Amino acid sequence: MSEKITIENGNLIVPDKPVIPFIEGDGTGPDIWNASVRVFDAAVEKAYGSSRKIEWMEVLAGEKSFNQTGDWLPQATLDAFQEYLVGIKGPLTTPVGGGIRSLNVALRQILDLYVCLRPVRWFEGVPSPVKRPDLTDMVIFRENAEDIYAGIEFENGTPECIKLKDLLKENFPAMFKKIRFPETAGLGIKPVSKEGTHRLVKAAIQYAIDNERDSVTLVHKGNIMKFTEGAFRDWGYQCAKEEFGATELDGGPWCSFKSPKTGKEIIIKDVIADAMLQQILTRPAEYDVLATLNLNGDYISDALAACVGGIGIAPGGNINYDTGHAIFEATHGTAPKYAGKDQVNPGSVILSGEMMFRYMGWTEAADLIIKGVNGAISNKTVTYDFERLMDGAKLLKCSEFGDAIVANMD
Ligand SMILES: NC(=O)C1=CN([C@@H]2O[C@H](COP(=O)(O)OP(=O)(O)OC[C@H]3O[C@@H](n4cnc5c(N)ncnc54)[C@H](OP(=O)(O)O)[C@@H]3O)[C@@H](O)[C@H]2O)C=CC1
Ligand SMILES: O=C(O)CCC(=O)C(=O)O
Ligand SMILES: [Mg+2]
Repeated sequence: MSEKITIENGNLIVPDKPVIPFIEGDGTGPDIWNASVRVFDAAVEKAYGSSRKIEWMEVLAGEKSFNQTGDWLPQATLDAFQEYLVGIKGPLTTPVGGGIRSLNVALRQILDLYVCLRPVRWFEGVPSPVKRPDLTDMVIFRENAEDIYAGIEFENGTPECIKLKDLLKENFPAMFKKIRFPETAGLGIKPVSKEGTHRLVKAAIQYAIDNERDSVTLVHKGNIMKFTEGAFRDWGYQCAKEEFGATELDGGPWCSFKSPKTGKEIIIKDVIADAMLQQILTRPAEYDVLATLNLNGDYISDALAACVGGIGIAPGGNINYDTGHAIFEATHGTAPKYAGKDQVNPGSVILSGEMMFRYMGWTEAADLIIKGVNGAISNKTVTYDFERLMDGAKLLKCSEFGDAIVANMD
């Protein structure tokens, strides 16, 4: 009988036949989902025989939903993710400029999935633009509910924007003068809170303890945006001290504490975001867990993914560690020019499923996915994105790459 995943005292209770809601996604979403679900079912079957099985439940969002229901993100979809706790999704399109706001961001905000967890590591044999991709092994904890990314914006010329400008002009004249072209400026608001920072940084440090990592780096642009990004840095260090007993190194602000798990020192440090984007190329071995604000984390995750072979194998999960709610999804988008061509790499969604299984405690199924991905890549049977950069590789379709992963699980 299929059942719900629940949470008790902070621990997930996962039945043998859990219902898992999924969104197929726009653009290349259907191609990728078809390849991925076969891999997920095969991994569960190979790991547990008939004793465990996922009961997949499709829920609608994006273009498919709009065409069928007239609603981009129906309440029934939100209710399903609320009720069943753990889900997975393909990418959803967001138009640039006007049009609907991001459905991906809406899901994260409505379910308060405050961590966007994006591990970035190299799989042996994957072609990369850098000389030593093996040195990159980082885990991004991107704040997922705040920042300019939340989309609190005022379009120039609207009554709301005029009202906000009037309010600034009246109450904060010095601030208002800093708007270079006030007649035509649109405005955006960048909220960054102590609570939002604290829960994100706490989750990142806890991850470093649990997974025996050496450091957590707070990434920010706090020299310029002092009370948002700078505060993120300060609150991050404060969290390390208050929650984990970290003490300052050489007068600070870097600090460290001994892992309660291993007794080894874990260092908390910080880097300014632009410098970080060059450090990931020049000194990747010095970085481990990264805690970032929302927009910085968005940029860094695509850039880091490129270092280890591209966005085709860049997984992720949006998680609330307090309620247990989680929706796993790739780092990449809908790649519309490849839609319906059965061509793109399904690896990011497949590895997002691997993260989901590990989150559920189904580690044997997760391990089989890693084994299958490693096998398919080392046999040089890969999709176009890897094949174009690999000598002697065999070009596979999206669906065939899924099959190759399954074949390499044995
Ligand atoms: N979480 C989500 O649902 C996300 C949604 N989006 C949305 O997706 C839409 C398209 O965004 P866009 O900026 O084009 O970014 P995309 O990530 O969709 O695509 C950019 C490029 O990345 C490469 N790529 C993407 N997916 C894959 C894959 N599975 N396998 C191999 N290569 C891949 C392709 O490169 P190449 O051309 O070199 O082959 C592609 O042209 C936008 O509406 C955006 O808002 C974007 C990011 C996340
Ligand atoms: O929501 C979108 O369309 C883009 C989101 C995105 O790029 C991301 O979360 O990495
Ligand atoms: Mg992105």
